[in-house]
Amino acid sequence: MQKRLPLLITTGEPAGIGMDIVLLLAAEGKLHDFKRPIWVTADSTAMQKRSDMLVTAGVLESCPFWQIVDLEIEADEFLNQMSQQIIDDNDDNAFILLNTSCAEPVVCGKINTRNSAMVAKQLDIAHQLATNKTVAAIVTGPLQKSALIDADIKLLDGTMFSGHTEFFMQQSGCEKVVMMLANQAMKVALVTTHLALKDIPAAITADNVRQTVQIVIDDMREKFGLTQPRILVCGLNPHAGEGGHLGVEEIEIINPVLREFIDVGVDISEAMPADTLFTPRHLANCDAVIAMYHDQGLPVLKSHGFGDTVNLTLGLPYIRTSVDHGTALDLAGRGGASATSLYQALLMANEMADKSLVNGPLA
Ligand SMILES: NC(=O)c1ccc[n+]([C@@H]2O[C@H](COP(=O)([O-])OP(=O)(O)OC[C@H]3O[C@@H](n4cnc5c(N)ncnc54)[C@H](O)[C@@H]3O)[C@@H](O)[C@H]2O)c1
Ligand SMILES: N[C@H](C(=O)O)[C@H](O)COP(=O)(O)O
Repeated sequence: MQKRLPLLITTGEPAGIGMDIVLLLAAEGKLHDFKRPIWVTADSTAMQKRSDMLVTAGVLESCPFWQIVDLEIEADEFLNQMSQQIIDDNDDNAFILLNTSCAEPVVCGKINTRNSAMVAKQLDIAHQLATNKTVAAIVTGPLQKSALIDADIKLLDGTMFSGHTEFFMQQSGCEKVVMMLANQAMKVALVTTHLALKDIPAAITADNVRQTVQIVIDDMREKFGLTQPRILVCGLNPHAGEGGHLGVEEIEIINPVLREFIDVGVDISEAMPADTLFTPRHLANCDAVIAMYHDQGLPVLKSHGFGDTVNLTLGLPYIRTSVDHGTALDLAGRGGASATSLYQALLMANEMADKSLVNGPLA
């Protein structure tokens, strides 16, 4: 018997499918495939209502079971109790719901910005529990970025809320983290994340490219056990700049940085044309692709496995994985939402947490 820290799932936007996919896995008994306690942040009333709706819709045969903990009232007692508890592999099949109350009743598919503070609170709780090692990893469900922005919820530095990646980066005091999405076909990391297309060229700086490459190398070693990862890098411009005729970022910024790594023996390419980089011949011989921006890399990756892909944040001081999809407001409470990406995200978080067992008994 061993102490195994919980995996924490944040359900995110309550009007979306975050709660549905947790309930689907719970009903199938899959939340306990990981032999760890599963903690879930959600509004308990909304969770009960969603479960009832899915039963009525014939999606679930019966309501799964969960135990509610109200963190505002019971936090100290609960956390103290949990830290003492030895979790048996045969622990019962329920999950623990950390109640994060919504300001107003949740309506499936209808964003209510008065409930956005509750979404942000889930992330705060997750960050705190991961930082003080009360949970082994954070697995995030989808949130609606526009809802938090419309509710005037900002990142720590006062800028617009742009995603989990940026939120956890700033809360952890990291200067830079890297968004990577991974499935059976490929792993794609991004130099820039949630930026308007017009702002991307200015963000392709030598420092940004260098930090991205270094974080990818470090985390491919630490998190995926690849001691000499093979990395291919996309250029920014069509045909990687066509020798400078279609843009000079490759010549002036990207390639000089990549050559620094090549010169010290890292298995990394210079900037390659993105259109032909993502072909089977190249992908067969690489462990990760670095793309310059969101829609350069992610559409290719998602076309090879939307629903089975995991989004993870490299460079954080704790493990954070996520689903590959958004809030799917059209499916909330009705059925049709797939929980496969959440399952894959839990699996990856669990494997990473298991690997960190070598660093100490509490993982
Ligand atoms: N991890 C996250 O928090 C995350 C990830 C991506 C997008 N988003 C946010 O989600 C919101 C909506 O984004 P969008 O409409 O571009 O993408 P979306 O993923 O919500 O929906 C795109 C399409 O895929 C379908 N779909 C999504 N998830 C599904 C699932 N699990 N099973 C079956 N079908 C599914 C939807 O019904 C829709 O037709 C945006 O605010 C976006 O920023 C959040
Ligand atoms: N780019 C992400 C994706 O396509 O899955 C998504 O926007 C979520 O990003 P965060 O994990 O930063 O919220």
